[in-house]
Amino acid sequence: MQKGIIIKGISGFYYVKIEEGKIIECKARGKFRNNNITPIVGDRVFIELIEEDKGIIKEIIPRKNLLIRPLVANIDQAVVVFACKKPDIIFTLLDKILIQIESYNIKAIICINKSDLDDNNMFDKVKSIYEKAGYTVIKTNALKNEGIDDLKSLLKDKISVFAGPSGVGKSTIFNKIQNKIKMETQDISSKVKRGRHTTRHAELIDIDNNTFIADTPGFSNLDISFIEPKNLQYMFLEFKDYIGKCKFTSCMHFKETGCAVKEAAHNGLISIERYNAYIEILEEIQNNRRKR
Ligand SMILES: Nc1nc2c(ncn2[C@@H]2O[C@H](COP(=O)(O)OP(=O)(O)OP(=O)(O)O)[C@@H](O)[C@H]2O)c(=O)[nH]1
Ligand SMILES: [Zn+2]
Repeated sequence: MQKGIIIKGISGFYYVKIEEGKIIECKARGKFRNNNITPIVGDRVFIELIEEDKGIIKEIIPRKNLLIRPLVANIDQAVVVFACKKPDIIFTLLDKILIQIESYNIKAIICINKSDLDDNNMFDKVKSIYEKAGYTVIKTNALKNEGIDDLKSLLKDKISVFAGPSGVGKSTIFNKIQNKIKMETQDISSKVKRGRHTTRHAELIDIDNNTFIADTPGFSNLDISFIEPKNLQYMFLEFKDYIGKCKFTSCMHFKETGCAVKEAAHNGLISIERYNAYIEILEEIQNNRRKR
């Protein structure tokens, strides 16, 4: 038996990259279908070789997580890309993307692209808020290849997926970190015209032996209404040290007295921008629930 990872699936065939680096075309053993388990891209599997480059998937190692859009298992990390400008950073959007990623228990790193357009020091602003929250924040200029090596080193030995709004440069960055497939990069308007939201199967692109990136960005559906109001606090990583230290055990860190989170925000231990974002999103989730 050989251990590997499914990097692509096409009509019943799965392409498994085994540890020595070869790609083996596999069929799944019948038992999976009977048990309603279908192998998917990202699955770590054991295969039995039946020919030099053909095999059978015998076992799927339990998944650490499962992303639906794109359909990929075992994502380690999401690279959340925003641009200094064109389009401007919408902080609530960034927070909501991070919340979604946290809800999957996936690590997030923040990449601020278009550093050539940073006349308003947006990178420094993002860095000061989000590093304090525990995130790694890097800057890139994808057109000039600046910061791309830093990003590459953060991808090493992980399965990563890109996230972020349209037009920030995800495809451009993607094309700079690998040269196996070329993603279309265009201005926003012409992409929309083409109707690019047709669903397709995700594929993992291997950058080196144990480093993969999904070829389709994720976390673009910003509906976070699935999050219970009382769980929102856990999606703000920097609240962790204070949760449980409030006067009331059921504290939502909003209007309660004796709130350790609120106090930390007022003392600057938690950035006030993030605390305010928490309140804004909490109210939004609560209001949406009342309407239902
Ligand atoms: N000035 C500048 N422009 C950039 C940079 N990176 C990408 N662009 C441009 O930004 C535009 C959008 O880039 P894309 O890579 O297509 O953006 P995307 O995030 O993939 O967009 P969607 O596919 O719509 O999600 C293109 O015209 C790029 O050439 C950068 O670092 N600086
Ligand atoms: Zn509290």
